[in-house]
Amino acid sequence: MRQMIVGNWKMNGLSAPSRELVSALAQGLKAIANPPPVVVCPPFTQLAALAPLLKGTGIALGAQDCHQAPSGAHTGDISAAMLAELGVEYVILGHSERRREHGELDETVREKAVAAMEAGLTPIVCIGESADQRAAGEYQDVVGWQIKGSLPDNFSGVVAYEPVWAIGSGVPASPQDIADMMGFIRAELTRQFGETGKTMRILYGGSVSGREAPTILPIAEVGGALVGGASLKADAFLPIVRAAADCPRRH
Ligand SMILES: O=C[C@H](O)COP(=O)(O)O
Repeated sequence: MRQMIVGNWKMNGLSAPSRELVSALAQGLKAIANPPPVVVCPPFTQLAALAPLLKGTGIALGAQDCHQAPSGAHTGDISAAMLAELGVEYVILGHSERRREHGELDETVREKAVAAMEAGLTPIVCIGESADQRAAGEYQDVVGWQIKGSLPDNFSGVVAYEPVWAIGSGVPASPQDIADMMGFIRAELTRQFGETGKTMRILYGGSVSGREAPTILPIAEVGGALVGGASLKADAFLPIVRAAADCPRRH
């Protein structure tokens, strides 16, 4: 399995800079021998414009959320089918910023994952403990419950472990903490999903930069990175993609 690099632009990206970023990424990717899978997740407003620019570049398009219903009276929301129609292939679900700012619960995230899969999208479901939960020693319980609650029985997608305390802090979790949590998550996935759980891709997210990526990506069970801040500039994102290209394949 190749390491996958996913850029989450969050609420950043007006039209002109978004187009420039995508074109710089496409150019940069051409210079990387044997590039890994790369996904960019711009805000909803840029998806339709960027989809044609990404065709043939090797960069897939992702979104940052979708509604759990296929259609209906949900003012301001976007369905998974609407995303698929634009050429979106991935959707981030249950990001800690949505759990915190929009009160998203595990049950809602699970319903969204079902809706995404039904529309043919690959869900990237985020889990991860807060600083308080880590300090209280509850981090494995929290992450274990998130896995049980957020992933449907027929889950087919990607899991992203993002310790909330590392997001946007400039300092990723230590390699030891990442290794411990990855081992724990793999064991939980295997318990819940059997054989499928053994190979389900797990991303690490939280202040990944080009400096730490060569250390983080080779850690056992890490299947790639979910990148926030460093995905907004080509010269910050491409070194992470290069580190993934250089990372030995796992089976
Ligand atoms: O979705 C991405 C994560 O929240 C990580 O963000 P960050 O790389 O800015 O810490």
